[in-house]
Amino acid sequence: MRIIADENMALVHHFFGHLGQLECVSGRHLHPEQVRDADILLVRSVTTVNKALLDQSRVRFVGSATIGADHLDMQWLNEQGITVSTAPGCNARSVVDYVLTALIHLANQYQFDLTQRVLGIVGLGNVGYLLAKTAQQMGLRVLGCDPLVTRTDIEQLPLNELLEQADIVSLHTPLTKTGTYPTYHLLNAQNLQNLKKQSILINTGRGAAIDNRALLDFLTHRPNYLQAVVLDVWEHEPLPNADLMPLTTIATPHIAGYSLEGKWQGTAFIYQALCQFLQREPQYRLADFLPPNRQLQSIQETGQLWPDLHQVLAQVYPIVNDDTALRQTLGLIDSERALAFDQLRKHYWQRRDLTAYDASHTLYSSKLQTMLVAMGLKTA
Ligand SMILES: NC(=O)C1=CN([C@@H]2O[C@H](COP(=O)(O)OP(=O)(O)OC[C@H]3O[C@@H](n4cnc5c(N)ncnc54)[C@H](O)[C@@H]3O)[C@@H](O)[C@H]2O)C=CC1
Ligand SMILES: O=C(O)C(=O)[C@H](O)COP(=O)(O)O
Repeated sequence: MRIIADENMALVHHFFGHLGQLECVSGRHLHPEQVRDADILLVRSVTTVNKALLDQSRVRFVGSATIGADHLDMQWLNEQGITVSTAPGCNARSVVDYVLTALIHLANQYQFDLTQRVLGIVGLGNVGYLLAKTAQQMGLRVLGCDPLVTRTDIEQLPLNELLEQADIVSLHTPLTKTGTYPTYHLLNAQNLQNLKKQSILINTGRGAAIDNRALLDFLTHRPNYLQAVVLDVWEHEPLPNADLMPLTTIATPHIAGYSLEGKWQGTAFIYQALCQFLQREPQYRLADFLPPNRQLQSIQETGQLWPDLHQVLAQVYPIVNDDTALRQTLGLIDSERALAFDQLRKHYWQRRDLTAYDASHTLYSSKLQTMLVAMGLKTA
């Protein structure tokens, strides 16, 4: 059995090596000839899997170690009887850590009390709902918008009302171009105007959920209207708009879900699905590979919650380093800049989920401890 896998899939040899002849390839540049003699295809979000790629191949199982599925032509794959598995929720915790770390970074930078801000979440699925529950536990008021689900413990509003009322708008929808509620350019030239003055806009869903050109125009013509813009995902990756990036406050190369746990869970998820498809007993579980939890270190507390929390989180995820690395690519010509975007992703550092940290032996003030527990940290 021949298995073709994206070379950037974490632990791919560990999990899949025993199941067949495994070949790792560049997912971004995968050609139909490379998959012609393959039985199994394992991808990440950068490979478009459709008729053009698989028409001549004998692939009968496609696994994508991602939450998002907009790169998979599900209708065509289903029509061909090809089994598809994605990894729902695999890196939800990582994305939530990213959003909260970004917000705490901004609360420290602009000296505001995050708990006094209203968080508006668009898309209340695995990521959005986990973010909502965590933020509520931290003391924020949360509004949600999701025409497809009802969450009784979250106040839900139509999109335009949410944009008008929320101090922070965070997008967590899949990218869809069809259906009753398509998300392509969900935020656009018309409704960007509805965002509240001095609000914060965050996108960790898919780049094209925001019309990037419209956002660029909006930020150019109303330079101080928003307090901050945080973009992890971009239209036309791997080549983000070079004029838009300097107008953002935090810019990262689609790595919100790139914690070690997030990536490894994605692989483990499709390994389980493939074993089931092949009617083979799985030989490995994620727990066989996960490194031990880490211990958080004490800090010199100032007594001010947000600077102190920011100091603690700097041990877990210094988000500003990811931002700096991406901005450094801005001087490059387009072809090199696109390569650099992918290189930053390929060689991403070993970030751990906040839940992999233990503070049971660390003396933090109870205010700080309460926030960290709400964010999933282990304590005694
Ligand atoms: N930046 C990153 O590294 C990552 C990005 N993602 C992206 O985040 C997206 C969301 O992830 P999950 O929450 O796990 O997906 P999910 O499928 O669990 O939830 C998505 C939610 O969005 C809702 N939705 C769909 N259309 C909508 C619309 N027009 N308006 C408002 N809500 C709408 C759905 O009803 C659903 O509840 C993924 O599809 C993926 O594209 C996911 C993981 C990592
Ligand atoms: O899970 C998703 O959906 C994501 O956006 C992934 O974190 C993206 O990672 P790659 O598949 O592009 O490596």
